[in-house]
Amino acid sequence: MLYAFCVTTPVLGVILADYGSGWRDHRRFALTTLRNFGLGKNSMEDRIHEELKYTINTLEKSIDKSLSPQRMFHNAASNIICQVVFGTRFDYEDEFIKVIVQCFTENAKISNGPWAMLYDSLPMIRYLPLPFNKAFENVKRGDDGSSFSEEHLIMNALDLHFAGTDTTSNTLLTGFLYLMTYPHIQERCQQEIDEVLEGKDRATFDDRNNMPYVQAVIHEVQRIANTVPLSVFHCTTKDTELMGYVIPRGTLIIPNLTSVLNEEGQWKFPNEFNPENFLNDQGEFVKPEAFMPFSTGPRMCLGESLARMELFLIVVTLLRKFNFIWPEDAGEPDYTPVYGVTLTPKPYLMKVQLRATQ
Ligand code: HEM
Repeated sequence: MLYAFCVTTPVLGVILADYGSGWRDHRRFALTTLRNFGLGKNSMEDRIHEELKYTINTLEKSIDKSLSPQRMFHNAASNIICQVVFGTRFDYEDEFIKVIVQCFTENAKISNGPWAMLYDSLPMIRYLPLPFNKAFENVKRGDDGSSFSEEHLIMNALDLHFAGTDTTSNTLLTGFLYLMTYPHIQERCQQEIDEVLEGKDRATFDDRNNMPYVQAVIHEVQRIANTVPLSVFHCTTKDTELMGYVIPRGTLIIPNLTSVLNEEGQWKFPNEFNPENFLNDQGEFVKPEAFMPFSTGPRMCLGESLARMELFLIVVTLLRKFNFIWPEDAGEPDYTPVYGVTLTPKPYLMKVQLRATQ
């Protein structure tokens, strides 16, 4: 994946930049910018709630009908990060953003799959008109220059947009797939939400501290969603010894997040969707060490706090207002994900009802 992906993006933003001073500067710049534009402050909650109004509107138009939620969640996640990075949101039908989101959801599949493996392994096929060429067309090229060039700025913005959209929306899609098909879990979340938010007009991120069950469900969704199964590939920067194994400088390292999120011995119920994985005997929320969907170490996800805020506010706000129902004619749910840099649930339909309490 690494090579194929790097060739598509000659000016590397943050995600694929080599470890070193350039990456460090750009990571610091991205984090400072996110903070300056509201990350960790109430204004970020306001942005998420603003966007939720459009999501709620889309759902209200589909009351008692079946709707395909893929585009809705991609647009919501895309708009939240667009508001931070570009200072604007896009209409759900806007052609420009439709093309951008489609390009990088396609690239997330093309650049980590059978065609990418062939591309990496067999250099002589790189010039043939095979499907991986689509990934190159989807990315506009630029020249490399100083660490803070205009091209770098564009790549950083695109990195944040890509990293912040496909991940959050696919996690939400997995979440609602499970909430619909485990209605007793959905109902228990709604009870807790109603109790904690009674008399309040909207949820705040701090409310999570009074919602251990909802917290457990969201974390279990992230564990099961396994949204970035092989994290981002890394490389040793010096000769290293780990548990007696000698790893030479320059060795490709593929972090296997799938394995740690499903490891027998780390989880009470490794092979089922069960919020008990995050609850102790007193029903309190606990986060096992093996929970690392955002990876770990200096390269770990820099959008973690934004992603956690989005997941909490979106799930709580939507469950407070709506019941999500697996349509009677939809057959048995298929939980097998579609493989890529990010895992995506197979497309599905959801039925929406306004809750009696609303
Ligand atoms: C549920 C949502 C998300 C998940 C599961 C997720 C997961 C990950 C993972 C596994 C990595 C690779 C870490 C590594 O290389 O070891 C990563 C990197 C990254 N993520 Fe996220 N992410 C999410 C949301 C976001 C959001 C909302 C943003 C935007 C603000 C974002 C921005 C980034 C960036 C810029 C990197 C590269 C960091 C670096 O190389 O220094 N992510 N993410």
